[in-house]
Amino acid sequence: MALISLVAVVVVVAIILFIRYVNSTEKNHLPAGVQRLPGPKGIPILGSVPEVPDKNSFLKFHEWGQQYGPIYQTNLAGQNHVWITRDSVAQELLGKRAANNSERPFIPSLQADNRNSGHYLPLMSRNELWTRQRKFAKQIMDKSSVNAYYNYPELESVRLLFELMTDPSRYNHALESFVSRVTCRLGWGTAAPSDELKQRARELLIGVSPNGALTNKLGFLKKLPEAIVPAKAWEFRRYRTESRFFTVLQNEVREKLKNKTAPESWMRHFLENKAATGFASDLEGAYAVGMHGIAGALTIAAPMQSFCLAMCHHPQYQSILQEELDRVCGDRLPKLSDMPDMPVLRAFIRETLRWRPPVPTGIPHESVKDDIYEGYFIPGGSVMHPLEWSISRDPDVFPEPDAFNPMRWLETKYPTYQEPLTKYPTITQYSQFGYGRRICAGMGVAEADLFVGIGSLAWMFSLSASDTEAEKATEPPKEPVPSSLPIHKAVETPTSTPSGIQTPPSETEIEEQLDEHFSEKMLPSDKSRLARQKTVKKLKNLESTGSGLSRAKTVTYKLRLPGSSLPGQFPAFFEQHAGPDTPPSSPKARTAMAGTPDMPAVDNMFNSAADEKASKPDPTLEYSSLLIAKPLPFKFNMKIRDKKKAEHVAREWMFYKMDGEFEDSKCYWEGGNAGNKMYGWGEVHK
Ligand code: HEM
Repeated sequence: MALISLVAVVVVVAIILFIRYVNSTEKNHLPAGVQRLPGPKGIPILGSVPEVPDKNSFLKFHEWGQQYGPIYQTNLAGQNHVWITRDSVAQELLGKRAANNSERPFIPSLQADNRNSGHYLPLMSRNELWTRQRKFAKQIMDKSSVNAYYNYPELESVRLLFELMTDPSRYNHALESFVSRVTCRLGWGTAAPSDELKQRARELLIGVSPNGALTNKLGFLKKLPEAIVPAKAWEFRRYRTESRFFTVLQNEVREKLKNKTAPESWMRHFLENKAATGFASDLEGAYAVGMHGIAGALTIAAPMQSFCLAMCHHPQYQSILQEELDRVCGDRLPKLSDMPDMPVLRAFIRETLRWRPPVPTGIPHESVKDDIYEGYFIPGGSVMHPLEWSISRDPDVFPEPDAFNPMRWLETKYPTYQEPLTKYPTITQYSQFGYGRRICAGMGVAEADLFVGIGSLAWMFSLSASDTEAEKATEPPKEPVPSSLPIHKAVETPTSTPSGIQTPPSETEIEEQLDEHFSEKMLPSDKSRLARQKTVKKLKNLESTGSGLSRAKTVTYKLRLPGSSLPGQFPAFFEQHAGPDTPPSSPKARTAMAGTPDMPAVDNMFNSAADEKASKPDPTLEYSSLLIAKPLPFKFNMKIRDKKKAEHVAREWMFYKMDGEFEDSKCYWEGGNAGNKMYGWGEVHK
């Protein structure tokens, strides 16, 4: 029986692919006087599918670009794909000829047709739904921008730094949470849905990526019953959970509005202006906001992670950035209003986006009618890809394109230099955010998050590649350690006191504790364990003895370290380790990665490890392989630059925490997240 079903499936697939192949060759009949776009020939029916790797497919498309030129085509299982590898060509076709090239291709895996379901603005056809949701997007973005994003990035940057100080091994979680929390606050006025939003975003990414859900590769599977196509059942549950999640969040804001406690948010804007949006239902509003939440949570963390990677592999620039941060910000964290004064930080951000584009294959458009470009024929219905990886590697615009070099935005000798430096470099209107009518609606949010997020990281820490010694130094202590640590702060007595009040230590004792934790020197590996034990002992003593500060004027807040972090790991402030090694692997990979005069410095750093790692691939290209490319977790050191900065962050964190600003992440499903349930299935990474 199973064999008969299998044979039937194979026959159906072959027929469908054959029909598509015949159609595609018919479509490619050329009008007189024009030629076919160059490109790989491929094989009958499947076209070039077998040649495209699952991992880092953008490298293959880039390679073809170098072979076939700035615009070429591929046949992928009967569908014509046009790849654009130069900005000028993308500007012409996706910008000037936007009327013909602003549709989106059909994504087979999704529960409802992405083009007209009204769920996902970035994936819709240019229909009435798109027009009204795009208008709504502009309203909420303009409003948040005018209000400096309600200072949410600055607020959450304190939590970001605090989490990095207390548990650096979870840097990926901290970076992603920073972005997701800001987005959640913007979306619904609360950071509580942050973990859940990240999970919903990951799932949607699987759903829409060509190499994610199987039904995207083999679209015909959608026509078969769920019982024999698990990917279809998966999508059904993904969609059901997502729509419930967005509706629950909408209802929460509605309730808060009734009680007059709703902070500013995109959802509040929707509920207060529902009639003016012209949306068909509350669900459309829930999705219009939810989609922006997902778009924010998905994308911005990737360049923050790439920034860390760049600092490990091109460390020579870090001091320039830190000089600017110290000069402009001093002992406080960077804020949005510093933007005009910080061209170097902006240059680092722009260079990070160029060096490692977050959406390397671009988000595809679809053409409507046949077109001719420079004598080449582009059949209507082609999927048009602005290949960001290649566009940002055009050697005429970016000399030595593979090198991470922020100076290309700051020195007049480079073609990319632009004045005034109070405005340029900027990431807005940059090719990484797409083209024409479909250009990214959230560039402002991305700019704000990256400015404050990356600025805060570099203000607080020096990042460097890990080495074997540093790795040894972070072995966790074997004995069990308590899961909470008292940190003390003298403040006015609040009307209601937080739980866990203890007798506070004196200011001198606080200084001593911080001295010990925030020492600028990295702890030598052989002493680190001893130091941790001493620290824990000392903190325990402080907890039990108290201090001479007046109780009437002070309250001690018991600080719970986030996640699994432990006081015994406090010295791990100075370095962090997770996942595969950072150092470039083979000499070839290192040369390819660098191609720059700065390389010798990096090369020397890694020489000792070169031989044993010769067989590993280039670690700066260790990416997750879905539509949005983000570096896989890697090991590197984070060293606190100055204890005053750390003290400042710890105090700020305390104030905000006491004010109830830093809500914990919330689970929205009865009985937790994991499991095969109707809603809230799938594990949420906290
Ligand atoms: C580094 C961060 C980001 C990058 C690299 C990025 C990139 C992109 C790209 C390449 C597109 C497609 C443009 C095109 O089709 O030509 C896009 C569309 C879009 N982005 Fe972003 N994005 C980022 C952040 C955000 C954020 C934070 C939001 C919302 C808060 C957002 C909302 C959108 C929306 C709604 C669209 C669809 C526009 C349309 O199809 O009409 N993006 N983005």
